[in-house]
Amino acid sequence: MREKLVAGNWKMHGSLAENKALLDALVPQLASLKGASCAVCVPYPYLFQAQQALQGANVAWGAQNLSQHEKGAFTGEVSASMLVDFGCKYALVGHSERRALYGEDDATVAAKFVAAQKAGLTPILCVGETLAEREGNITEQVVARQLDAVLAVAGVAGLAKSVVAYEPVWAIGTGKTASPEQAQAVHAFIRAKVAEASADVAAGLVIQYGGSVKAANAAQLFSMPDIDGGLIGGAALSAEEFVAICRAAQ
Ligand SMILES: O=C[C@H](O)COP(=O)(O)O
Repeated sequence: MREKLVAGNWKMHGSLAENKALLDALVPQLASLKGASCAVCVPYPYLFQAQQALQGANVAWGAQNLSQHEKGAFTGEVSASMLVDFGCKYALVGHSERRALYGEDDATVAAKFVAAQKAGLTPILCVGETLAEREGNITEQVVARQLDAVLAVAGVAGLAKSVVAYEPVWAIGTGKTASPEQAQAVHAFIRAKVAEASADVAAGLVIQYGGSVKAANAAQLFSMPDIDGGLIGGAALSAEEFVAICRAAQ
């Protein structure tokens, strides 16, 4: 039985004071969360703050990106082992904003996935199509290509130790959530695709949905058979919203 995972992606938001208020609210309210897990993926400079605030709490933490390189002359980059130093459990890889705004191609995303796993992190691999790709009826092709790039270097055994987040780009930050049926169809496609390599890995793979998830629509989305929680952007910045979304995953 898969346990649902709700992860907040704070993106480039927050300050020491704002984070403190948010984390101080999350810790007690999520202490009783059962049958589901939760995490927050915070900006790099706040990893130490997250580590201090969340140590021993029922909320894991992670980063939003990492370098594909282990160490070296890569100015401005952050390695997987540095994230481990700060107690991270998760690292997002291939978020659509990284792909679209920072030119991360499938091969780079796959290399980051491997680097994260090599250091002991659980990568959350983000996949999803743009509006033009959906309208061009190539959603499955795009998602398959993004998955294949990772399968090619990490194998299905690598995928077994990861989380996949399906995030249709047109639903991110737009208020346009995919309908539960639209999301379910792609989640089922992803699981079937992984099942071609291993039925066991496919059955155990946590596949989150991301894109304008809110307290008001979370329960419906999470009730679909292949939707195993969510990757939450905007709503993760509100303790009330994020806690309600986590509870909807129970
Ligand atoms: O990583 C999170 C997603 O990009 C979703 O963001 P959103 O909930 O603000 O639409």
